[in-house]
Amino acid sequence: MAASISSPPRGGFLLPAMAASFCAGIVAATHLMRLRDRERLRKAASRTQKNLMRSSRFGIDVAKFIPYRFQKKQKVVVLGAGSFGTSMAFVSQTAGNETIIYMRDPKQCEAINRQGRNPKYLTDHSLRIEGADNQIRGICTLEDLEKELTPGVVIIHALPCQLTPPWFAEHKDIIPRDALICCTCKGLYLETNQLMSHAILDALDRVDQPLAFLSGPSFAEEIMRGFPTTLVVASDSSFHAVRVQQLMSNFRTVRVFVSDDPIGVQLGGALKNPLAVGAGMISGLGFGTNTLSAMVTRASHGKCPRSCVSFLHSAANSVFSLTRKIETIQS
Ligand SMILES: NC(=O)C1=CN([C@@H]2O[C@H](COP(=O)(O)OP(=O)(O)OC[C@H]3O[C@@H](n4cnc5c(N)ncnc54)[C@H](O)[C@@H]3O)[C@@H](O)[C@H]2O)C=CC1
Ligand SMILES: O=C(CO)COP(=O)(O)O
Repeated sequence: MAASISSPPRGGFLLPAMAASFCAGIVAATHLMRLRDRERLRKAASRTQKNLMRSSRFGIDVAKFIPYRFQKKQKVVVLGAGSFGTSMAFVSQTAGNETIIYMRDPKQCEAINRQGRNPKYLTDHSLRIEGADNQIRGICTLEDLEKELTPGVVIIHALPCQLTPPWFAEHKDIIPRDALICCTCKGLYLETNQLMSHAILDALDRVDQPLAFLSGPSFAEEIMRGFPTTLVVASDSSFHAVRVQQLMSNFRTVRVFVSDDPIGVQLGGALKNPLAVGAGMISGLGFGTNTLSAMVTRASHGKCPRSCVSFLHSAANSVFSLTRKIETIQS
């Protein structure tokens, strides 16, 4: 018995060798996938540029695009230092861009610049990027914002949805006409029942401002925690969509995919939220996969509004009856 314990198991070196080669295989495969993705992005970008060049033959002016063509380290200005603005600035900086984040509160700005931490949102997460030449820079005055909004800049807009058109109307004079505005809010502007894409153009009183829409599925907190995340960016112009894709894919945790359907992305990003709220309530009430699947299945049968409303209604009723029960027990 003792001999059988002390003697190495049969094929003792085989298992570690297999495990080592398995791990090496995974590392090599991951590395190859990264290379392949970089190559795909490069090809997509160069295809887009070629198409733009071709389009110039038909009298479309492409010269204005040339200065910003896919250089690394572009300037990205993030508007809003809430949860999502903070996470977008972090992603942009990890992707190697010069990243500036605009907020109104001077104390918040000072903390970001001095301590590399947002004191109000996602406070547990450091915004310092290891090994980066520069770090995220906070600014808090409109004068500084105007200085940073240089021609060709990319603006990642992360202000609340219903404030967005009024904000652009008020500040349109400092937004360069060729700035690419990449908007993270989706859905309708309730004042006019317009999609953001239309409401922003009306607010700026321009028809040709470059626009893109960035959507998840993504939560700011999970981006900061380094969970693998995919985003989608949609624009009427594939050039601008690919530009955001290149800027915001950090090849570590965040990968951005391109879509040519800005309306679909804006609507999809907003319409999924009743389901998301319903899913949260289902989980909060302690129900399981059956209940969640029931809601998702009914929604996929074209019953989205009705099933969402009735689910939310019954979930809310459950919450209220639960609250009543707790109150009764407590009294
Ligand atoms: N939190 C998330 O995981 C995600 C959020 N989004 C979108 O991002 C946008 C922002 O959402 P959150 O960051 O979660 O909201 P939030 O409430 O955390 O942040 C909004 C920020 O905007 C600031 N703000 C408001 N008015 C301002 C003004 N006039 N000038 C400067 N700053 C101003 C507020 O002070 C706040 O810091 C929303 O449109 C949301 O739909 C999109 C995807 C995910
Ligand atoms: O709506 C969201 C939170 O406000 C998140 O939406 P996306 O994940 O589609 O961007």
